[in-house]
Amino acid sequence: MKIEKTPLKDCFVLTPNVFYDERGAFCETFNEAAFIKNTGIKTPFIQDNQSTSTRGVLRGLHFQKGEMAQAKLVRAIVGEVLDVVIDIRRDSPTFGKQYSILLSGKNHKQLYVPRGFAHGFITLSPTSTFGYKCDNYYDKSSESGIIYNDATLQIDWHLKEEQLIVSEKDLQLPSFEEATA
Ligand SMILES: Cc1cn([C@H]2C[C@H](O)[C@@H](COP(=O)(O)OP(=O)(O)O[C@H]3O[C@@H](C)C(=O)[C@@H](O)[C@H]3O)O2)c(=O)[nH]c1=O
Repeated sequence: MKIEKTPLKDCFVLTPNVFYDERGAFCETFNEAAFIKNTGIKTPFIQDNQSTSTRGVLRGLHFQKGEMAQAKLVRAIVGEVLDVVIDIRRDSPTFGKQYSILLSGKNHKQLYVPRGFAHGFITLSPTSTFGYKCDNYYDKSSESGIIYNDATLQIDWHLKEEQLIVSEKDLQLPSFEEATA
């Protein structure tokens, strides 16, 4: 497993070794010892999630507030997504900075998203199956987020505005400025 830094503090890209043979392929999708060795971070994952989406579906940008903040290890199991994270930790040297990466069933890449980040993704392939581990439980009352088309962040979602499918809930999310005030 290759574990590389991103420009954002505490955020890493994981690329597993994939073993191909006549039956198909195998890879380890998480190895705690390797993760700790390369990052110095010990994250006890306690919830595992999966969502399916069609092309243009944009989920995010989401985070949970306060004690219910979540670190996430995210990947596309099937299809291709553009994954986007923003560091919203006011005391971080990379506060307000964003990072995007293509995650796909083919490249097997994963992104480690620390607590204190907003996270979202858009499906670029006809369908996607997205999986992610979390180090804290889902808590509806702690849910928060940032609007996907925030004027300050100017995120390039790779598709045209009219191709995007965004939930009613996500359309109500506040701006980056409001969310981080
Ligand atoms: C996230 C989540 C949702 N749900 C329920 C609530 C709701 O009825 C239904 C769909 O929820 P949402 O619309 O919030 O799902 P979704 O928009 O896919 O939310 C996810 O988006 C990405 C970007 C993230 O980073 C995740 O942490 C999570 O916030 O699933 C759970 O039961 N447990 C969970 O952990």
